[in-house]
Amino acid sequence: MLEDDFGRELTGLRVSLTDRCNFDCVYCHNEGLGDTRGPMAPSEEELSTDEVVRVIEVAADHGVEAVKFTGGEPMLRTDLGEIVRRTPAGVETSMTTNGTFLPDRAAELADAGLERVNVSQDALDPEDFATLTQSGAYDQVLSGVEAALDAGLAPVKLNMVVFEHTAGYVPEMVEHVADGDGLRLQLIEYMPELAGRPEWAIDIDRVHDWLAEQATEVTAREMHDRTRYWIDGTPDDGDGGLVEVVDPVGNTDFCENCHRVRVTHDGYLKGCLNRNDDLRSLGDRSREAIEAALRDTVAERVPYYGEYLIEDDNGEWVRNPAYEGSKGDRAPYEYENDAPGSERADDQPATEKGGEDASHAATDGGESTGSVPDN
Ligand SMILES: Nc1nc2c(ncn2[C@@H]2O[C@H](COP(=O)(O)OP(=O)(O)OP(=O)(O)O)[C@@H](O)[C@H]2O)c(=O)[nH]1
Ligand SMILES: C[S@@+](CC[C@H](N)C(=O)[O-])C[C@H]1O[C@@H](n2cnc3c(N)ncnc32)[C@H](O)[C@@H]1O
Ligand code: SF4
Ligand code: SF4
Repeated sequence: MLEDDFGRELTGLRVSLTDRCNFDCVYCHNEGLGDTRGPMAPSEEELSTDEVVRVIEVAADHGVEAVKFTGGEPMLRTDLGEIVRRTPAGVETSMTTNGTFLPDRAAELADAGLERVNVSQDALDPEDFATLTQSGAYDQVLSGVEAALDAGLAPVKLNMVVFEHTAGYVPEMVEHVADGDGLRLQLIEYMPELAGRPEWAIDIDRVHDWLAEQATEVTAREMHDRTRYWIDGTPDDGDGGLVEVVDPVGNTDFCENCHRVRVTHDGYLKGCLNRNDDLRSLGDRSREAIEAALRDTVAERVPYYGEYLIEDDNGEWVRNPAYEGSKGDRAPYEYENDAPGSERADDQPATEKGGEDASHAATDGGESTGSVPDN
């Protein structure tokens, strides 16, 4: 198993299969890969089916246990089923999707071996949904969630980005998953680091506080030390709803427990979502080149908050001078519609939250419960 200098073993691979997308969400960080493109034909640069499978195989040989397919919209790849089918046995496969193509393809993907899905759903109102995603596909997404549940892609996690525009929907979304019928909710703190618009961020601690009041039990997930709130049930009885808060902004615990490397659609490894100065080429995409790039990426990856960024005397996050000369194998991905003057990891890395570390709500001791797997 590969391990970085901070004792973080590599267990997960996140594969961005494409930078194309049929939505245009107002907040999209596109997993750190610049603006998404429309749902047009694939570009020449996208990794081929064989290349994606080869990267996963090499990662699996080095102890990677789980692969997440993401993007852009991963379901725009027509070879997704084949990629899943060819993923080595023993590697957990999951996907994060906007859900629009699930009605037609959930069963096919489940048959291919996909284990579970996360579906982005930020609002329970078609008009607000349309404003946020710049699409009119609300009903299709709801059908997609149903199709995923019917196909046994469980648990189906609903991903909701919590920011100024959506915070009011949190109670409704929690209620929506509270009956525990196969649905879970991930409340994702809005990340302004790459997407810009720090003024959209809300205080995630208030969400933690509110959830702590609703919860029958609070636990922590090993991955990222994420806090989980069990609503109307417990991890042991399996009933009720599970709400997880994904709160990476300014959170050093999150980064200390980060065990994943990213693969970009155009053939680079990326050690951290927020960094664009560590992109490492997969070279000729042979096994040897992939293995060398993987080793180098892990050797050089560092926690973003607490190491790449450090707090200055005013509690602001600033780039650690040790990384000032960092340069990847390709130019940083760009966000064209970035608000002028907004802050970027590859330029001016401070976030609006400054030194305000996201202190977690009380947990029951910080260990994952043995009764549920870490997913
Ligand atoms: N900064 C940061 N944000 C992350 C990281 N992992 C997930 N996120 C945020 O959470 C969003 C949703 O992640 P998902 O693709 O649903 O996957 P996940 O929640 O990490 O994984 P599972 O719960 O195991 O399915 C990402 O797009 C990011 O905004 C991470 O390692 N670092
Ligand atoms: C980039 S999308 C790619 C997969 C797929 N297109 C989807 O939307 O699920 C992955 C996840 O990132 C989340 N996301 C995008 N931009 C974000 C931001 N600025 N802050 C927090 N989460 C964000 C989305 O809500 C989605 O759940
Ligand atoms: S659906 Fe996903 S990739 Fe597409 S714009 Fe929205 S968040 Fe970004
Ligand atoms: S180091 Fe931190 S910011 Fe970077 S990917 Fe890991 S958890 Fe996210």
